[in-house]
Amino acid sequence: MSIKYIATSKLPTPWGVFAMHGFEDTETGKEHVALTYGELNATEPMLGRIHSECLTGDALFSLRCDCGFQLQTAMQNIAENGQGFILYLRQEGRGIGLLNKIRAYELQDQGANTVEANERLGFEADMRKYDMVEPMLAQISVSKVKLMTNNPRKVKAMQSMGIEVAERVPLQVGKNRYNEDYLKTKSTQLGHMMTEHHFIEEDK
Ligand SMILES: Nc1nc2c(ncn2[C@@H]2O[C@H](COP(=O)(O)OP(=O)(O)OP(=O)(O)O)[C@@H](O)[C@H]2O)c(=O)[nH]1
Ligand SMILES: [Zn+2]
Repeated sequence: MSIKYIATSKLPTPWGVFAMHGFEDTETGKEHVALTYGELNATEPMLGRIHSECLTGDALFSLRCDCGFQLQTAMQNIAENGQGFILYLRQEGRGIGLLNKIRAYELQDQGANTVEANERLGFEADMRKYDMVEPMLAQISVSKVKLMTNNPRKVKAMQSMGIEVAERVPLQVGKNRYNEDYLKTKSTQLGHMMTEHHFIEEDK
């Protein structure tokens, strides 16, 4: 893995003006992004999110998952907090890519759950690797985190690369009638830490 920092620009958003830092994985050609807000430092734990790409949820308003809601809430929380970061990692579909995710959704439309669908296509349930995280965090001066996630495997992955997870901040948003089963499977089969949470307004 070889992560190269490329450039930084401003990214104005509905929640405030973030800085956007671009990275290239020179082995795979994948282009990753870090967003930062406020002044970050490596001595205190910084509020942040490690977010895996979900084109359908993040950009196309899909209600099949909770990704878009989590991304927006994380950005809002960071802006309200006055400082923080998002790593936006290009590992679409838990690492299987967009077209395979659409294949998996096709199987889910026929009754499979999110884990079974991956397995039927010959993939593990979660193929993600996080080795780009440490060099990206080093570039934006972060070494301790308050991580917004429900995923214990993400917390373990951070700890195993020497990043101190001072706190896990739950991020349960966006439940609706289309993703209820998906969220249930995440909690029963992928180990996500979820308590009961409420349906979003438009789906009550
Ligand atoms: N293969 C597959 N990938 C999915 C499906 N639904 C969502 N995804 C992908 O799952 C990933 C979700 O990543 P994150 O938002 O980082 O969430 P997480 O690891 O589940 O944990 P949190 O931090 O708690 O949100 C994204 O890459 C999505 O594209 C699905 O049904 N099948
Ligand atoms: Zn998603």
